[in-house]
Amino acid sequence: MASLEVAQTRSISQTFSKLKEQGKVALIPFITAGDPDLTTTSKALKVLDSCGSDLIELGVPYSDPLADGPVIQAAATRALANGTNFDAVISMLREVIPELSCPVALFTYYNPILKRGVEKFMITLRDVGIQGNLSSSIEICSNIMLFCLDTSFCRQLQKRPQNLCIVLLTTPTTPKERMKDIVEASEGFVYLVSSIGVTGARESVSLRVQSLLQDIKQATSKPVAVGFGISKPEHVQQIAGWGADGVIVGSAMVRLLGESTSPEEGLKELEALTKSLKAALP
Ligand SMILES: O=P(O)(O)OC[C@@H](O)[C@@H](O)c1c[nH]c2ccccc12
Repeated sequence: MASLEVAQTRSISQTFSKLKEQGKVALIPFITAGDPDLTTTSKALKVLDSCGSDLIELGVPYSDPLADGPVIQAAATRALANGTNFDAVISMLREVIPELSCPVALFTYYNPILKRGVEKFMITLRDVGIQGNLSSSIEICSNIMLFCLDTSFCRQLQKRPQNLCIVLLTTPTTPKERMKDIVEASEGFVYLVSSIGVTGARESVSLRVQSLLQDIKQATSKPVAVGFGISKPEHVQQIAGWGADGVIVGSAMVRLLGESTSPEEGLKELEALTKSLKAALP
């Protein structure tokens, strides 16, 4: 059943080309699955979708999230403490994906993939209709190409289901040559990490993002989405003005869901933030 409905959902590439035609910039929220619980995650996915999100990045909670700052770490800890695991996330998605109009991309560290077995992991994702897989190793994100190119993971990826794309990340410290390899290999879009360090809302966006975007745009015609530290309408407006094709907002949303007085309150605040970010984008 899932695969039929999935055919109606746009792929990540299709989503970006449609937005480009319309002169729009993608709003890509990130939330952690299972925080405060999976029922709320499922409701949050629908809220994000109905407020105009173009793609939703859903994080699989992991016990040792090295690239994450305190907000997402705490969310993952709460999610694991209430029993959220990969299978439960997948069952929740099986139910909710047919009701969403935007694609969902799964973010996971490498360990949950390894634990399941790469091939089995990919097949599970295909069956549930997840479009992309923003995968991070336990190394810092800019090392992702290394682990993709050098390990059997990459060979296994060639056998992966056709609708599954692997989004790779480049950071301000990625050497230019390596950045070129990353953008060449990245699928769906290129994820530009805006600043050095871990995830977490920041006061302002690093001005370096503008030149980093230019460098990437010179190397590829693929869409580029910027993430890390982005939390306010002013931020997304600024980044859109620099020519990004998408903006990713994580910790600011995760905080609302995990730290509000009740799940209902959290969902309401999530709705308000998503609408304000959407309104700030072209
Ligand atoms: O939380 P921020 O600063 O808004 O950043 C986005 C981010 O949450 C999301 O893309 C993400 C969550 N965990 C990650 C780990 C690595 C790379 C990216 C991520």
